[in-house]
Amino acid sequence: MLISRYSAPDFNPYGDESPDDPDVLWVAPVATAGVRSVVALPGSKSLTNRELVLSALADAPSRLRAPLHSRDTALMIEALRSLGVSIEETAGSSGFGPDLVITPADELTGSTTIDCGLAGTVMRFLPPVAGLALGPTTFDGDEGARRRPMATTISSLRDLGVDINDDSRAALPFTVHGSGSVAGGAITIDATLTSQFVSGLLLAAARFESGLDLRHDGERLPSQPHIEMTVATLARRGVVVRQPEVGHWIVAPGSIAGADVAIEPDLSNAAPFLAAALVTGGSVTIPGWPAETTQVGNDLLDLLPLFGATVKRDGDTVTVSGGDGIRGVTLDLSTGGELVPNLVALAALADGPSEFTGIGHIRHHETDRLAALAAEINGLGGRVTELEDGLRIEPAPLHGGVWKSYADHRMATTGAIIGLAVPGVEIHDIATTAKTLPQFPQLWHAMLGTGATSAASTTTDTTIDLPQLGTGSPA
Ligand SMILES: O=C(O)C1=C[C@@H](OP(=O)(O)O)[C@@H](O)[C@H](O)C1
Ligand SMILES: C=C(OP(=O)(O)O)C(=O)O
Repeated sequence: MLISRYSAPDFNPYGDESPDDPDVLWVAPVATAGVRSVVALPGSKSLTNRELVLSALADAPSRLRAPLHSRDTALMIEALRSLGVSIEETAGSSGFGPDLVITPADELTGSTTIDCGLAGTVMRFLPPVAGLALGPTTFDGDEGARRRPMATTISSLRDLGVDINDDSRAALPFTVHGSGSVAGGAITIDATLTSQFVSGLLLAAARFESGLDLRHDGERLPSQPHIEMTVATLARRGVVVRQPEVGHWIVAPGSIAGADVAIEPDLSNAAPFLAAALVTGGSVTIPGWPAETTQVGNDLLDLLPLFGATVKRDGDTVTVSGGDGIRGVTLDLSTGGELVPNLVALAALADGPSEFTGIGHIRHHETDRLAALAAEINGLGGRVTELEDGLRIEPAPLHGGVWKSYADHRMATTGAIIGLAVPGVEIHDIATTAKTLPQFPQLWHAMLGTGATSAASTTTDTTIDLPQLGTGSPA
């Protein structure tokens, strides 16, 4: 088992204590008044990792401006370097780390092992790239990664002519025996479990000898905005993806252009901060919100008003304000599975029942998110019922307690949202937020005007001055 832990430079949310110590808990700060804050966010994980892959497969160098630097992107960079791609850091202006200059390899070389960590984008986007490399590439990752669905990635690449040895596991670890080229052609897959099966193939498809004619035949196609993001990033580099009908994509063989790309802020990572505006009856402003985007986080601007928020756009800033309490909401969230955990926090603090459906696939994210959300909220006194493809959340008074993160960055931030209104929520492994937002604890404290080391004192003897949330008082 490979272990790699990304640590954010110069910041330890635990003060002097080690974030690797499983017994160390992060005391979620309680909001004592409505937040009023401007929160600038680092780049999008999904855009950064797509642009890294496309830059590696391009026919000329690329520059990524304001990319995300987090565990998932560090793993992607490391993996591409080990396949022979040159990735150099150069001065950046985003305030969140260097820009990147990527020079593709003349020939991708295998004979390496790739650590996927727990990153879906690494484990589903890179096996097709390894098929184009010369030599064997072994893929492995965290313990949790070995449970994530990989069967379709493996079988689809076999159907496209790639030799893969998975010892019949249909999961990590496995070895792609790259021959330097992939035949490509027409295949049908079932992408019900994750849209990343589709995105991974599309990103490399132009480099296949016959291109790709890909059909999805399955019960559902989740996270379609992420597939649209894949198509849009390809288009920027001159690769046309024809879509004759829903669930059918055709890519002709050809080259992928180098590009100079500015990465948008991660709008899904805006969710906990915007949720804080609702929970505390305050307002949070995010600068740099793109006018047009394929990021599903943009849907927050339509979703949060359903919970009672007011949303204002002014140029490239978005301000979300909370009002008197939070409303329960019934939603099909199949397009935005990665938003679910943070929205469930709002539902748990709402004054009426909520039901979220269309999200059976999030049982296969970093953890079984439906089970984890139900277990942790119910552990604080909540009333959450698991449905086959979703969750029902009924109002209940919550109390403090330990909140497990399950190595899932969005579980950790969900606990922090609840902790704003519920004293005594102690989050296990807050450092897991480094998967996509290493600065989370720092930004959270800055938003609240609290210090990292004073977190504990904010949870005791504090007067809670919040709108009526239906959370009741601590037990
Ligand atoms: O392609 C991507 O960048 C992603 C696709 C989605 O995966 P699923 O289709 O598995 O939901 C999303 O939830 C994940 O956070 C990122
Ligand atoms: C599901 C997620 O990640 P991954 O890219 O690892 O699938 C997520 O970030 O919510």
